[in-house]
Amino acid sequence: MGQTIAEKIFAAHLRDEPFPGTKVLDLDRVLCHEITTPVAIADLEWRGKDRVFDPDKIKAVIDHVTPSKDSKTALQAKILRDWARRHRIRDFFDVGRNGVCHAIFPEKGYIRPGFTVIMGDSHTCTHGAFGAFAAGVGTTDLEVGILKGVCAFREPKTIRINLTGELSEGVYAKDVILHVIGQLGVNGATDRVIEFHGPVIAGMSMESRMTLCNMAIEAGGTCGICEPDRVTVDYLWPFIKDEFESPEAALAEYRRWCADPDAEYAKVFDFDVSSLEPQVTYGYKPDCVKPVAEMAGQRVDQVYIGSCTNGRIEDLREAARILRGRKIADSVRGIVSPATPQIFRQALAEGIIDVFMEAGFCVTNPTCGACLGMSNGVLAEGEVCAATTNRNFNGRMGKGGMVHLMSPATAAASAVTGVITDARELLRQPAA
Ligand SMILES: CC(C)[C@H](C(=O)O)[C@@H](O)C(=O)O
Ligand code: SF4
Repeated sequence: MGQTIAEKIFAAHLRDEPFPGTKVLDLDRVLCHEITTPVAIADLEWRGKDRVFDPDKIKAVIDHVTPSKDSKTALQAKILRDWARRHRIRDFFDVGRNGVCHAIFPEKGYIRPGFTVIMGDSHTCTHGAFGAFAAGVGTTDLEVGILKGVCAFREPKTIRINLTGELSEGVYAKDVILHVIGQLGVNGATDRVIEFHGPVIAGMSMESRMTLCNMAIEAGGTCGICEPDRVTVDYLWPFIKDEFESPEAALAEYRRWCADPDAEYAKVFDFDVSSLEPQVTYGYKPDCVKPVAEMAGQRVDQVYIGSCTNGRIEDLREAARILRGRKIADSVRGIVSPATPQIFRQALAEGIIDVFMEAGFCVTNPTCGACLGMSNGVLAEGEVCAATTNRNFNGRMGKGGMVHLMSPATAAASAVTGVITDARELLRQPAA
């Protein structure tokens, strides 16, 4: 019988099967940030096990609140910083070089097809865009991962999503994933891996695939996975060129992680995206999704462009396309957080930062900050934010605040008008 991508990765990393269905896998990467790792570090120390399995396979970043905003966040950062130094974790990113974990780790070339990746963060599923099995874990699993380089998983079944048709102008990966979550529901993929297939994926950049996989968890998915292809290889080429003679050779090697044609799936969904409209969430769950037309005209007080979902260069480019030659509404605070220093510099080089500043946006350093309501744009009670992030939970960006999830283009258009707006309307009108 054929295998899914996750089944292949599980088979290749199997260390032990203590109970039927529970598999202990060798890990290729253990990723760390300053919110969840300090708890694991403190517990390992308390148990007299302050060790790491392999400092080269552990990557760490301070990203959620950075630079630190108070004594508590400064201490969390310090615990991670001291630990990374103590254990010679060379790939550690601190103030000035740090960015949002799920953007900076792929950008540095740390993720490869067929890898097993864990992190104490729910959006670890993002890394599945490379054909890896990447899952968010809790403190105990993180501790075991750090110490032993293994993690126990129940072998997940896979949901296959075939995306066909062609995305129309002004419709993006974010709209696709919001629509998919709307259809599956927030528990529709619980304990499942979501494999994304079809010509729509083949035509997507790695950035868009990361946006797609990033939100697999919002449907309950353990991981979202795309098959490695030439786009994957081209993205990784600067990091793998010493390993392979040619991109073709790399592709031939990575193709072994593609799903077999006769693989078995728990469920198969087909979505034709040709008629898909830009999507916007309402309410407090990511599956509360409507076409933008049904949300248009609703007031926004703040617009946030950033996060591990949509803080990458192509996101900033799409937002800048709308903002060029325009100003944001007086009633709106615009905040943009490029997800990594490299993205920030690229945006500077392309004049995108200028466009944002001319329009009236505040540009922050790379950080999660506003996304989870910890810094750089916390909402006051009753305020509404149009955000390119992945969670609209009640109070997510500030107690009593409301978040509407959308694409960077929709967010930029909404910043200009002060109400939720279909970006395609602005694209049709020439800017002043
Ligand atoms: C802080 C961290 C545990 C959390 C997560 O796991 O998702 C954060 O990244 C978030 O998005 O709320
Ligand atoms: S950007 Fe937001 S969703 Fe992503 S890791 Fe940071 S806090 Fe979590």
